[in-house]
Amino acid sequence: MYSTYLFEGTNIDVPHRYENLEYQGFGAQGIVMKAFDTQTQQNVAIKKLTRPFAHPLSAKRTFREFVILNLINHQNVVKLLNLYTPQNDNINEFSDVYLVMELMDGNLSTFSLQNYDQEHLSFLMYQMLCGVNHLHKSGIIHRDLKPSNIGFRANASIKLLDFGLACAENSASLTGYVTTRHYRAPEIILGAGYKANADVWSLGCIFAELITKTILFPGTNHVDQWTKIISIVGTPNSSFYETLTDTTKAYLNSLPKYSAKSWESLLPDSLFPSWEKDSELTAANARDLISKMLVIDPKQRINVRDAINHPYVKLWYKASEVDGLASPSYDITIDDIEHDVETWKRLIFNQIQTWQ
Ligand SMILES: CN(c1nccc(-c2cnc3ccccn23)n1)C1CCCCC1
Repeated sequence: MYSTYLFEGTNIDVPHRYENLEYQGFGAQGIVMKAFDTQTQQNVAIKKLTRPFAHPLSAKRTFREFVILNLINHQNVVKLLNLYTPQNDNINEFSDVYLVMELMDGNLSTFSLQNYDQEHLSFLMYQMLCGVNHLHKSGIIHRDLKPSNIGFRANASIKLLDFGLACAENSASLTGYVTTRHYRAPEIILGAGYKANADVWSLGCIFAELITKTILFPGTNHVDQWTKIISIVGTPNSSFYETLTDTTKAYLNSLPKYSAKSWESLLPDSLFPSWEKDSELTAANARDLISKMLVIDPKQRINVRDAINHPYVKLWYKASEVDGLASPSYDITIDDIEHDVETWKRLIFNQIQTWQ
């Protein structure tokens, strides 16, 4: 029934239909292999989840990823092709979960955008905005977008690879894998309320990084992350503080006050590939879009749908990609449900049975 391979000290069990396994990468959630699916005659990515229900939080994240992958159908979100466990006969032995997904050529953290041109950069941003827009239309807020969970193909197509559920807990403590917080919105770092445009902040950080090839806010911890943010975009005005607790407010007010740096100084024309003289894809338009995305106060920050209308990306607009039918709405209560591990395990096991 299953062939077993050993990669990076991990046993990978795959049904005989998948052949020629090759190691692809390792992420917070697990190890990813490339394989050839002899039934569909196509290459696929097989992701073995690391300890999928070791903690209630990782179990919730595993279940949430299945629910979302089953719901979402958009060309800028990776598709789930199959779901299996080698322990399919007995839930008491159930321990490993494998997701079979569309294969990408890599992700934005492995892909250095050497000799890309303005069209390529603008098209990448348009597709990221389309993928996130589709999640938002289905009631999903990612909260943890970063270069490593944005897949790309050599033909310049982009697909979101996973669905976040960022919360303070899922740092090194749970999975032994430090999840980077360099791309997290200020309201999430400060534990304040957040809305869908928390994801816009992350995309703005990724956008700047594609241009400068360095991390815009490389904070070493939450405090340093906030300090790096305000040293570049400037200390926010008082209206942002209204949403914070008194202790957070008092702490933030104790910090030195910074004025915003100019985006022209941070992202000079020299960093951008050249552009046609009458094109909209100018460094000035790119900077203008970034300046609307990297706004600390979410009430002042642009949302995804309006970002897609910005001159820097709107030239790619296709109604079917942006304003098409949303997937059935994600049941947001899943984000707030607390189950014990056994319950999550049963829910996940049942989800897998629907694929058999
Ligand atoms: C979260 N991750 C993930 N989720 C779903 C699908 C894929 C995927 C699809 N094709 C490829 C090709 C190379 C590497 C990853 N993939 N990757 C990755 C985990 C490893 C590190 C990069 C992200």
